[in-house]
Amino acid sequence: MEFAGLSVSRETIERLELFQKLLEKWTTKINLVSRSTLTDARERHLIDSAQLFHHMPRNALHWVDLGSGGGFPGLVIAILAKQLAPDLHVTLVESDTRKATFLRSIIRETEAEASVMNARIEALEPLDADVISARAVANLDKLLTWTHRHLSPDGTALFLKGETWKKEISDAQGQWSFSCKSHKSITEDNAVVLEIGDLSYV
Ligand SMILES: C[S@@+](CC[C@H](N)C(=O)[O-])C[C@H]1O[C@@H](n2cnc3c(N)ncnc32)[C@H](O)[C@@H]1O
Repeated sequence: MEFAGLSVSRETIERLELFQKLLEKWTTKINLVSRSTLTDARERHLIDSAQLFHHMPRNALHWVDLGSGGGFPGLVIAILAKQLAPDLHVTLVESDTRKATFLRSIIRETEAEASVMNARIEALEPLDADVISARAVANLDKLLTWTHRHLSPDGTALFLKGETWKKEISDAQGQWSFSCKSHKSITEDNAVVLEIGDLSYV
């Protein structure tokens, strides 16, 4: 079966559908995603997140998702990895306790290889991640500050960014040196996946 251009099993699709169903149920109580996006949650949240999987370095073992909220993109990656990259562990960092409880519940239900750190990103000891991801959490400059602390020296950061992405890059370049590729989003016009490496202070 196909999902976001990936070849996946029926079991993986069923896990993703279970996640979507529970997201819809819990969003009536917690603000996990904007309610107006629920009718199109598969495309707007699940496929939007899954596209990052195409840019994961092959030898990655530890993926850290900053500000996971309802699990995007990190928990989608963990569900896909259960089948497609079984050695990968995903750490979801989320400061909101109710959202962290939701994330733990989905991990239990889907048996994804993931764990939740219910903490502020700024408060964490370095995580030595092979991959860091984030969507809709902070501007690029702030994401790079966090990435510098938590990404291994040869790691890759994958950020989903909307139409301000070019300005965010030029703003960040005053302070940071980094390699950057932009991949056009498969779900949204004017949005990109930024693939960032070789990060250091200018
Ligand atoms: C707008 S939501 C986006 C959630 C998810 N990434 C998505 O795309 O649907 C931002 C999330 O980041 C979390 N967050 C923001 N700043 C944080 C910080 N400094 N440490 C940990 N979590 C943070 C918030 O609690 C919130 O759940």
